[in-house]
Amino acid sequence: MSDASTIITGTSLSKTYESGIFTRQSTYAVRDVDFSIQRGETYALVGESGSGKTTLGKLLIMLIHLTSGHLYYKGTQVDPKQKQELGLFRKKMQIIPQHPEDALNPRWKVSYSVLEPFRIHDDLELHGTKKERLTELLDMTGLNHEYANRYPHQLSGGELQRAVIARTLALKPEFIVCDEPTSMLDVSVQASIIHLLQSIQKKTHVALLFITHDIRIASLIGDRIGVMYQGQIVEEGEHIMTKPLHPYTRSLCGCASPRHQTNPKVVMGCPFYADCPVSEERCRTQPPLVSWGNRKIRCHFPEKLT
Ligand SMILES: Nc1ncnc2c1ncn2[C@@H]1O[C@H](COP(=O)(O)OP(=O)(O)OP(=O)(O)O)[C@@H](O)[C@H]1O
Repeated sequence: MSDASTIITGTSLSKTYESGIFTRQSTYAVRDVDFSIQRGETYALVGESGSGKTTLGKLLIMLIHLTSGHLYYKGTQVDPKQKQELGLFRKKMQIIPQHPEDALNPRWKVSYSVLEPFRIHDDLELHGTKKERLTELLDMTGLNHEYANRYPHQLSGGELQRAVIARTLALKPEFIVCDEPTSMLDVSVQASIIHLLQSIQKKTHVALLFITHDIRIASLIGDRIGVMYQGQIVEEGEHIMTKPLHPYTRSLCGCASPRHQTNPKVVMGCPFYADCPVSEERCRTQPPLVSWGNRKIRCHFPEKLT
């Protein structure tokens, strides 16, 4: 199922949300996604708002429950009913959220927040004192030591995101979901946070899932890029943005005319059936994600797209 360097593998991952008081409605946030990530790899996940990126990220670290599918950590299936195993799994998985200001308790000093994981997981063996670990984490994230005594409102957006990253690193994670960690920051600060994550990855070999709307950032930092649309990965591979094949990836890259909007709840077959230049009757059924050249693509007729 996976080689020794694979950290996380997900097969046929799906998440459905139920809503409505009088009539129940199901929204497929994530549909039948296969995913894997290696130690030290950056996987950039790109897609428009509502395509299911955050939901997939949360499923991969078991922050929310799967509706169906299976999740494996280093080749062993993660069973959410096994509380002890789940606890161990969660120590190794972290998330950096989009809004750093919501991630830290406004009443706590930065030092107290950064060291919070050691209070939650009090069984952890800490090498050195908490003060030493705090200093190490502040150094790793380029935060001035004096900021440890400040409250979140006394930090800038970029400094706040560094403090959040410091807390994320406290338990030495093996996989971090970075959920648009730069989208709320000034353009000038965005690059420094991306460089910080890259330098941390170089030192620690942590695997990163980098969620973004921005295809330029995805192309810049992703060892692999996955394009998500209506809960599914429609194209995946290295350097796919230089020669996008799937009609949706092509529209994201601006090399195809905009498509019609479709309702995710009523899509039965390929969501691009109406707009795709190569569609046929078979496209009214759900296409599989197939390996094609240097990538995977969700299409019945990938040969026609090249
Ligand atoms: N808790 C929830 N209850 C009901 N529906 C939800 C819930 N969370 C997400 N959804 C729905 O699931 C779909 C995917 O949402 P998700 O947040 O994963 O998308 P996204 O690609 O991360 O969007 P964005 O880029 O705007 O953050 C959307 O249609 C959303 O409305």
